[in-house]
Amino acid sequence: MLITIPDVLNKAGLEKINALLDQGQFKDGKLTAGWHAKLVKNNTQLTGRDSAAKQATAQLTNSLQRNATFSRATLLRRMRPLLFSRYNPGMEYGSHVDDAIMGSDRGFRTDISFTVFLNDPESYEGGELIMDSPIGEQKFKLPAGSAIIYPSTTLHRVAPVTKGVRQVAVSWIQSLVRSAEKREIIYDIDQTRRTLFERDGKSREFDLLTKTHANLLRLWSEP
Ligand SMILES: O=C(O)CCC(=O)C(=O)O
Ligand SMILES: [Fe+2]
Repeated sequence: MLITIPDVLNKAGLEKINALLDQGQFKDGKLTAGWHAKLVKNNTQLTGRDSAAKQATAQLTNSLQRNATFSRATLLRRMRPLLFSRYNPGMEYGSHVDDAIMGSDRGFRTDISFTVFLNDPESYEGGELIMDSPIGEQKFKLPAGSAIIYPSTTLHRVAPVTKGVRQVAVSWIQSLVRSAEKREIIYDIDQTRRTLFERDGKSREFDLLTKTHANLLRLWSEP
């Protein structure tokens, strides 16, 4: 399931994060890529070691975790530290799949990848996040403050930036539910029971769907 989430950050939140990033020391993005992704990764990044990045990470992580759509769609168990990337003209990230396992102890399974767009799409050319799919490529260039979450199983790339600067935050999630298909079923039931609740209050139908939602989570979630 691929979902876009508007307004993860409001204008004030965006301004604060971008001001913090302006103080950061962006380094070559190849430092955090796997051996095959390194071959096609050409961007700059701020990692958690940078103090500006630490503050930006705390703020954006908080905004993501408070976002209802983000939490319902990801069924977040844990998240890798955010990486802030800046693509200057000529930079791109060619086709790759994200590493399945991350962390120095190799204890983190990536189920979901996401990008939070941090600057105005009108301010740069190119830089679309492009997903490979059986029906062709899907391109995303979202407004500043919006996020896209997608299964980490997907081949994807970032088109070359030809003008201006593309600034984003990216990270990975280990979900309570490993399978994207199962997460989608749980998400759909959750959305449906909430719509029912808004329409009719706590009806018998709402109760049964809530029971099914809870029981599927019990069946499919992993520690
Ligand atoms: O910049 C993006 O939107 C995605 C970056 C990416 O694919 C990655 O860091 O693995
Ligand atoms: Fe990626």
